[in-house]
Amino acid sequence: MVDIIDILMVSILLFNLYKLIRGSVALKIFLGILSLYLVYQVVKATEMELLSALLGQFMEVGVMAAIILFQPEIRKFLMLVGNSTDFKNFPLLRLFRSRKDKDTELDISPIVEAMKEMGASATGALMVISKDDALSYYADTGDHLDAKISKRILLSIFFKNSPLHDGAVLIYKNRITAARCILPVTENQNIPATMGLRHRAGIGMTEVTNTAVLVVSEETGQMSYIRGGRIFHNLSTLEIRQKLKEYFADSTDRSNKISLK
Ligand SMILES: Nc1ncnc2c1ncn2[C@@H]1O[C@H](COP(=O)(O)OP(=O)(O)OP(=O)(O)O)[C@@H](O)[C@H]1O
Repeated sequence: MVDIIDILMVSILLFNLYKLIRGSVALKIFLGILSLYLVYQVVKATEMELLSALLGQFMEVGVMAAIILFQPEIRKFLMLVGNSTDFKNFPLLRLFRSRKDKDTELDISPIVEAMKEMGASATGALMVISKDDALSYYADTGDHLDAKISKRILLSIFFKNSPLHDGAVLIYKNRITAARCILPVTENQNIPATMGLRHRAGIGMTEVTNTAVLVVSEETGQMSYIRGGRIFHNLSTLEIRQKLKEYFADSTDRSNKISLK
């Protein structure tokens, strides 16, 4: 029984690891190391001493080398684990949470209306919506704000000459918590070359956090929705609205405390 659980857990771990490095340079490095390891095993079995000793030296420092080579992926993986271990939602701690906390609402309309207007004027925008984490690590990379969401505030932030227009806005519990934030850029190589840094940063953010990202393209005015590393391109306001509702209704929702207006 324990063996079955063991095998199951290793399979889940390997699958998640594959999902994390799929499409990135890390996969190629991993395949390279795997090939070397297979060659080493063959060389050892056929008792080719010189080559075996040479590859053996390499294998000995393998773990250290892997940690250095996969540093970004290991960091991503640990962040993913950290994000899914949400201590705030432990049953005992929930008792101490204030009522106000539970009644938070996300007002979608001003966000969608602002996107529509920015799309029409080809104003670039990048917004991260979080339902269960304040994302303070990312908020610290920009300027902290604490403003109730409004269409005018969003338009002012992303207005081309605004000092806050660069980077991403973070939205949590119906508040714009920060602007000008720097997001992690995806390393997925399968993303079309037409998508620049704004879209890549949005994709990267949803790979490592349980967030939904909205993008308005400065070039085309098109609106996109990103979730779990997948981008849904050129959506209508209705579709964006629907996607946001799905995000909050997601069964993996660990908070279930945010309702929609
Ligand atoms: N790591 C990052 N985190 C947050 N924002 C970023 C990051 N990198 C770039 N940006 C934002 O993206 C802008 C550059 O967008 P770029 O033109 O490269 O992207 P794009 O995906 O082609 O979008 P667009 O269609 O709007 O041109 C920057 O001015 C900055 O505001």
